[in-house]
Amino acid sequence: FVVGGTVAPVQMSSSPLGSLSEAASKAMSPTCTSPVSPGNGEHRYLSQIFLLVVMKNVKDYIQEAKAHMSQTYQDMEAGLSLSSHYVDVQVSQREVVRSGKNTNKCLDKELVIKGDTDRQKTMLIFDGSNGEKSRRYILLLGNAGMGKTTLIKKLCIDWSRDCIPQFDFVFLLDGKKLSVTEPVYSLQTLLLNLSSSAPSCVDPEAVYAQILAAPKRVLIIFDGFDELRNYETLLQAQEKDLTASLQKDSKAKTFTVRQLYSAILQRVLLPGCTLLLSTRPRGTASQLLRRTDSLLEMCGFTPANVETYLSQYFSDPGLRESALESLKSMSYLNLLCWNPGLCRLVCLILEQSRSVDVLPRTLTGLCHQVLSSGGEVVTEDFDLLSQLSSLAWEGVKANSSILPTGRDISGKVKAFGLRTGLFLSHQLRASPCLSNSTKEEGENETEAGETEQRTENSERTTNDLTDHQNDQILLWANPFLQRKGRRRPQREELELTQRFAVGLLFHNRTELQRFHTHTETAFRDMVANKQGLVTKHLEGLSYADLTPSQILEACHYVYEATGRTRLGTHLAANLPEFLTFHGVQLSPPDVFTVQKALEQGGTEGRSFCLDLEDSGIQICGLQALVGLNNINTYRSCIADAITLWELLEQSDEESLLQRAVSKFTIHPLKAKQVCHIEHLEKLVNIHIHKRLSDSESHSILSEGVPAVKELHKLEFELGPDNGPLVLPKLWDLLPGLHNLQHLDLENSKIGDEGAEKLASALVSLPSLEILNLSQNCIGDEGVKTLAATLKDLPNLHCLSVYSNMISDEGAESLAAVLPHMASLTDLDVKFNKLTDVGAQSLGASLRNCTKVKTLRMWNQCIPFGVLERLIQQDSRILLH
Ligand SMILES: Nc1ncnc2c1ncn2[C@@H]1O[C@H](COP(=O)(O)OP(=O)(O)OP(=O)(O)O)[C@@H](O)[C@H]1O
Repeated sequence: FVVGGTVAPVQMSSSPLGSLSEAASKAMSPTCTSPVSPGNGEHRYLSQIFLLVVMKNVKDYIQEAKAHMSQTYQDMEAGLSLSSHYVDVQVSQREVVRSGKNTNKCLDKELVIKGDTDRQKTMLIFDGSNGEKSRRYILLLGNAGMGKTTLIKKLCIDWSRDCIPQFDFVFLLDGKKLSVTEPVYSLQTLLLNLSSSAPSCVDPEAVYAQILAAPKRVLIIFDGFDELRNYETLLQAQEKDLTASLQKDSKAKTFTVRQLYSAILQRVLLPGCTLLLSTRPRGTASQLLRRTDSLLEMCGFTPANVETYLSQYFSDPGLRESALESLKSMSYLNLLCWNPGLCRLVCLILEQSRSVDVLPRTLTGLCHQVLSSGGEVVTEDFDLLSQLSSLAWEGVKANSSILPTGRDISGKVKAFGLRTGLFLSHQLRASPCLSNSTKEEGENETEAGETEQRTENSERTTNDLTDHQNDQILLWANPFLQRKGRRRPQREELELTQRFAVGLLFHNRTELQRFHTHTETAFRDMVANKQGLVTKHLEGLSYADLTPSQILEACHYVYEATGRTRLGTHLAANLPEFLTFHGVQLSPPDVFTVQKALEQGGTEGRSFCLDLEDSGIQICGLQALVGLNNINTYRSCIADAITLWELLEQSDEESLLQRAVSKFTIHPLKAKQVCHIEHLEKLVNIHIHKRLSDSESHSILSEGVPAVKELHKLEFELGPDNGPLVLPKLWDLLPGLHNLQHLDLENSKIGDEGAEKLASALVSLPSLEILNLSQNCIGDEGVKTLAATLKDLPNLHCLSVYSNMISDEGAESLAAVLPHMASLTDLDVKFNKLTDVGAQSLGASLRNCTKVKTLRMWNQCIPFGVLERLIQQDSRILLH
């Protein structure tokens, strides 16, 4: 570093380090200080050199870490490299329902399902800002195979190529390390020795000091968070003493991996770092939600993504063409490709199938073909598969994910399991610092320092295997077969298993028989018997009592049992006429199976009313269902309906547009999110202007939008925090809802200003019958303006201004207007601020209102004696 007495600059890395001088000074703590104690000038000079050495060590480490990462994560999986096969996928922002107390333990119940139109707004994983509000706790959601791990690998590769410059360090922490229970770790050793992405480090002190000095420039990733054993306990607060000692000295090697993980997740350690957790959405993780400030979800492949994937997968142009052709002719397979993991399987099949006729039509068929074509289809493989199935079933029954070590499992079975990726192998590699590590009681799974090998498609032979047998543990690779302590298998897994079970039972029997050792007759009888049981079960279901997700499952079962017309006919005949999928996320393949069931219903003369709100259905799926002849009405996210109309208009599909507009319904409407009002505003504008945005007025819309005309009830349920954000929009759109009969604005913080705006909108709502303005901070001014318009509402029979701030002045104005409200039957002014004066005015006015049936008034300011007298005079006055 010293050239001719001057300090030569150290080559800067492409990404600027954070506060390096601070890091260096920490690294120069007494333990690290040079033993020489030279004079002042010399000391400064040496310090500078030392600083540069430290800087260089840190930078070298970062470069090594990047090189290591780009090496480790270059493949998505064996044979498919990120650089050549990765498809840029979208993630969408999700939101959490935060209405009142959230007691839901279940993640998916707290998550809002966005419409397709809103999902299309592009999201960046890291927002790039370093401000306080930047996203620091990110949860990445996605079901199995949706590409979470792949995206994380891509992020790592991007980082290694300096494309994510906001982070100097990226660490991947792995659930398997939790099995090390010895308290021998510090945050430093955890990050620098145990993280799966860490290379060996020459100067750990300096690197760690740098991490501590600029935690904002550190990204920590937990992939497959829900796979962590007992992950819920990781989120529970730790004991105070422990927290204090972790904060006091994070370098002390006295902590367990669990304690450190927990401290990182709870922001006790490295509170400024960015955390990225990937998980499947159906876990019980409300505690996670409370901490996260960004919820992202994998969107899966769009049709364009699928084409890109295929183009990359099939490098030969001829093969590519025919694969794309075949896929286009197989609707269900094509839709399954929405899931990248399944898209990969579909490509495997397309690669091997010579004709469209042999392509599978169901999920069971797809998986069956993938399994049986994991090489040449040889009878021996079926034998091995059959042995594996028995082992798996034993494991499920014994609640164990490890293959029994005592049992004599043949080398061939093991090799087959590894080759097909059904097994994971854990090699026990003794590592010096961990050689004494103990295992959790009853745990016999993994050990620190072990290397997990997913040897799918590997060249491993039976002989290799025997060589390693003694230091290997074999586990089931599939999460469903992995032991999860006392946790029950998640719904997604159960549903899939049941779907496969039905699919297999009705699968081509001769193909299945190859898995069995039974004689043909015995096998035929067994299958017939089980088919009978399933048929009986499905036919015995009372569809009216099923939840939307159960109905969807039934559609899948029937689709998997393809060709069984009896089941299909029964389902179509029994589906409820008002078919709701409200709150159930509908993937493209889900929509397809529902479409099939509805079409079948159509052939039997049945028609349906569909509720697709809060289902996240994609626009093309919406089009497919709305396009059916036997749909009477449909509900969906308003913005998605509009997007569909716009698409249909652009593609000149007049008759479909006509149907899509006329069958759309929004009554009754509960606005719970800001976007609901934004969407409604858009719809009302179309209604008023009789045209879709940016287009000429359209004959189909010459009478406006039927859904708006038929909206009779609107409940504004955004609460006092979000409500005021969109009240101005509401005031603007209300006059467009001419036929509104019931308007509920309870607890929306309307105030006097809002009441004035509402008053001018009310003039346009002559049909209004019920108006609920309870709990809205409306005072005398507000009620006075309202009163002036109330008499112009000829049909209003029920008015509630319960729990506002109306005092005597306001009560007087109400009293004055009361006799002019021709239809009013019920008025509620309870919990306001009127005194005996206001109460008496209202009571007096009531005598002139023969139609009124109840006047509810009570509050602490009205003397009870006065109220009692009023009640004696008029029994229509009630206290509650
Ligand atoms: N963006 C992508 N581009 C190309 N292929 C992808 C992409 N995402 C996923 N895949 C393919 O899908 C497979 C499954 O994806 P991945 O393992 O990332 O899913 P996951 O969401 O992590 O699933 P799990 O919850 O089961 O861990 C990958 O091995 C890869 O072949």
